[in-house]
Amino acid sequence: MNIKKFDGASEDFKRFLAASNASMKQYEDSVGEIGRQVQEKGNQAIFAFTLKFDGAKIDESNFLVSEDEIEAAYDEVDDDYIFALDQAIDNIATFHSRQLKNSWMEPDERGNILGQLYRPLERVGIYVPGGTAAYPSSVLMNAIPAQVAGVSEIAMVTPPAKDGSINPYTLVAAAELGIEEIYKMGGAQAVFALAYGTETINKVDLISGPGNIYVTIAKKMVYGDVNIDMLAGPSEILIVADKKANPAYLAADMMSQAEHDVLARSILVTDSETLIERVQEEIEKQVQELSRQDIIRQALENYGALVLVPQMDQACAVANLVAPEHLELMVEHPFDYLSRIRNAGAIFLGKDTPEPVGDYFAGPNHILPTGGTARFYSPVSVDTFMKSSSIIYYSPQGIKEDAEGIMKLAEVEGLTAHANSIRIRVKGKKKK
Ligand SMILES: NC(=O)c1ccc[n+]([C@@H]2O[C@H](COP(=O)([O-])OP(=O)(O)OC[C@H]3O[C@@H](n4cnc5c(N)ncnc54)[C@H](O)[C@@H]3O)[C@@H](O)[C@H]2O)c1
Ligand SMILES: N[C@H](CO)Cc1c[nH]c[nH+]1
Ligand SMILES: [Zn+2]
Repeated sequence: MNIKKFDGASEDFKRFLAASNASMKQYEDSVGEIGRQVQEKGNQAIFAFTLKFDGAKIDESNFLVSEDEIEAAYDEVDDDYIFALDQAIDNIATFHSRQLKNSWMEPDERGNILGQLYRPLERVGIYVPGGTAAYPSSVLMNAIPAQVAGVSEIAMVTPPAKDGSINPYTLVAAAELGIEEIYKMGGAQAVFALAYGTETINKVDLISGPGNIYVTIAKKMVYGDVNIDMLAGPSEILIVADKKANPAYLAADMMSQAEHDVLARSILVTDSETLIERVQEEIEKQVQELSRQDIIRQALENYGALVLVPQMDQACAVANLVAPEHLELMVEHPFDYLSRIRNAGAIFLGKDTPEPVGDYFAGPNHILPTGGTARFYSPVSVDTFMKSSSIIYYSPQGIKEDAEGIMKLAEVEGLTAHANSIRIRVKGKKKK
């Protein structure tokens, strides 16, 4: 397998990064056209795209998942799955419960009261991917923070299989969390349907959830008409490894993310040339046993990189430049590196913390920013599903004391009506 090699400080490496981010733009025209069709033709456009891209015949009669389908899904899954799922739900709920913000109000000595009122969003849409793999874990990562926030309506969307069914593990995950409104649609068309509504679907206030490049571009396009969590596109991993790291582990972890998508990005950064060689050998050995080896090979050849730096210090600079979705610190003293990391969606520390522990079980959210957007975006959290209003109460004493300052600022802006709204309240009243 031909994985590109770079010197971490080279212009070549920067060009490679820029090109792989830019290559995602080529999908914008086709996604824009899907958006226009869904807004114009509603359900009919969704059904047509579902037939075209998923090969499934969906119409009004089978669009919404029925109770019978949920019951049938329970018959198909094994008890061990439900046991593992419930453990994951517990861990994820515990972690996210710590994020809940409380409304607050505080009076000052003049009797003014300031505060913030936190409220859950009313209706949200959650995207659960399902194109080339099933993602019951993404049901949990979307729905649990929404439920902790107190969202009252959750509409879930996920692509159907060719026979019009939804993966039973995904359905059981949704049922375990009490999600009842599930539409059989995926891709960009599902995002536009949630954003603008159709004959059947009420539009939502926010769309959260990961997806492939079509889903991610569609989320970017609807942003502003509806809120989105952030851009959680094709998966990425960057591993910072020192010469003591185990090459078999590194190869396995790189491929764990490469298997998500032909557009997935796996990068190794190290100061050891020998380690790079051994990781390459391990990849060649392990890939042959993996069921999604075709996807892995394409992803590693087009978007994978093996990056050599002169010293481990520079490895952190490379990580900050890439701003990966997942960063693994496979080094002897991982906590020593933490203060030098500025840009990463989730950071996995030490040899016994491979990325998949975060995908399924540890508790933190696996819906994370990609494409370098970890420079300014954060993981999905309870905050994603909440908004706040500022609370301002002025007492008679407060308005009297602050009137002059407020009027001065209004006057320098030339906004005399603003100044007047203050003056009219304090006219003739003397400061105490
Ligand atoms: N960043 C994160 O937090 C995160 C988490 C989990 C998964 N992911 C990513 O989610 C993605 C899952 O991808 P997937 O494809 O398996 O499922 P998906 O549900 O994201 O996409 C499937 C849909 O893509 C649409 N599609 C496919 N080909 C198309 C085409 N040529 N034109 C227009 N639309 C088309 C179809 O409508 C299909 O239903 C992967 O990229 C994975 O890396 C990211
Ligand atoms: N690694 C993905 C985020 O990029 C999340 C996931 C779900 N299932 C397996 N992995
Ligand atoms: Zn994963």
